[in-house]
Amino acid sequence: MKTYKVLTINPGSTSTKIALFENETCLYSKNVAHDASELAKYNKISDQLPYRRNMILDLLEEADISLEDVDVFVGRGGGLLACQGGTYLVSDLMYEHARNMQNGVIHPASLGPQLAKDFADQYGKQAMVVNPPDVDELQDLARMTGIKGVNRIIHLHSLNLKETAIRHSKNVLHKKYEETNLIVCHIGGGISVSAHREGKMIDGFDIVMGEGPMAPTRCGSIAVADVLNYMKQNQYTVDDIKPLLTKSGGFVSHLGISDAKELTKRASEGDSYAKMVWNTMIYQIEKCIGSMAAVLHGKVDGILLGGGMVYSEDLVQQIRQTCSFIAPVFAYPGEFEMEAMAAGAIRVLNGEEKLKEYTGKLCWNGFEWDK
Ligand SMILES: Nc1ncnc2c1ncn2[C@@H]1O[C@H](COP(=O)(O)OP(=O)(O)O)[C@@H](O)[C@H]1O
Ligand SMILES: CCCC(=O)OP(=O)(O)O
Repeated sequence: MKTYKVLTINPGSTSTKIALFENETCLYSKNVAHDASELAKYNKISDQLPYRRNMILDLLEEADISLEDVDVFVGRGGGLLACQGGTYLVSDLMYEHARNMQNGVIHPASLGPQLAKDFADQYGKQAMVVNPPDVDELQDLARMTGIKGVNRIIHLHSLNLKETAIRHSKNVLHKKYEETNLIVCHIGGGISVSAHREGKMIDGFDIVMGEGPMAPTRCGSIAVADVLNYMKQNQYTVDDIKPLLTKSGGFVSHLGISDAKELTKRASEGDSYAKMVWNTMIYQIEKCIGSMAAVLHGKVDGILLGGGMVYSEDLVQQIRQTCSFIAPVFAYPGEFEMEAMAAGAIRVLNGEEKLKEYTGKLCWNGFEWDK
């Protein structure tokens, strides 16, 4: 089989991760944490592009890696209009949508397609994006809300959720992803809880719209009336409170920190507030898992937990105790995002999967009665 070299690029809110793969084998990886004051210098996310690009180039030079040898550049997606799952070519249109954050979500993941395409163009290669957070495979029943014309379009940690589900289906259930029903969670800075039915994410809790459990940086679901009262009491505008959805909610709102390791340390040292915040977040994750079990009509082959907080034995043990009545709980601490990006590109290069074209049109565009 032909071998391919794939450079994967994952820009996060506080870090940039890069990894070089030869087919499935990781030859090099680096995770650089950014100083908050460095990133704060940039007004807009896209203004960070030259800084992140130069940092990547410096790292690769240090490691004696030449970009000329790379066959394909893959970036974590973001900023895109809702699309189906799969591996996409970074076209000029996708580049523009990522740069403008066309879906209105302000998150550095949108730098992924831009960095990948800039490098690819320079070296005459292709740039790709695999299962961006904008993948939306909701079933129709999961779309409607109680306000006419307000329908759900979802954002999830699709890259890690799908790769975890694909691996678990293959290695543990000895089946294809398309033959299994799974509840898959990513429990990191943001938290995804999602229902996968036969290879499609048919429902879940949005990670950037204030749904689902509270997370280190996110407020999660709150009664609408409570939010309206909170705004009225404090004379806040929509723009004042929006950061609670993705930046300053959850642990940050309660304790001013986003690091779960620090929070659990405080809890273990007797800080009862920190302990309550931790246990409440876990309780809310469990409630969400329960509702995804109902979405799957109780036919669940497994509950899979991924993300950084899954390194916590206490979190896994609590969820296992509460949710094992639904299905066995499996822990996959950390994430497979870099591996997932490489694997997605390799599947296309090997001809196992078709490279998709980003249409720039929503893959779901409302109910007929809303038009
Ligand atoms: N042993 C642990 N116990 C509790 N939290 C942990 C542990 N190890 C890592 N974490 C937490 O995981 C979070 C980061 O998760 P990660 O999935 O890397 O985040 P992101 O979604 O931002 O990529 C941090 O809050 C970190 O403190
Ligand atoms: C575009 C949203 C992606 C996201 O929320 O990722 P993190 O939880 O890693 O910040």
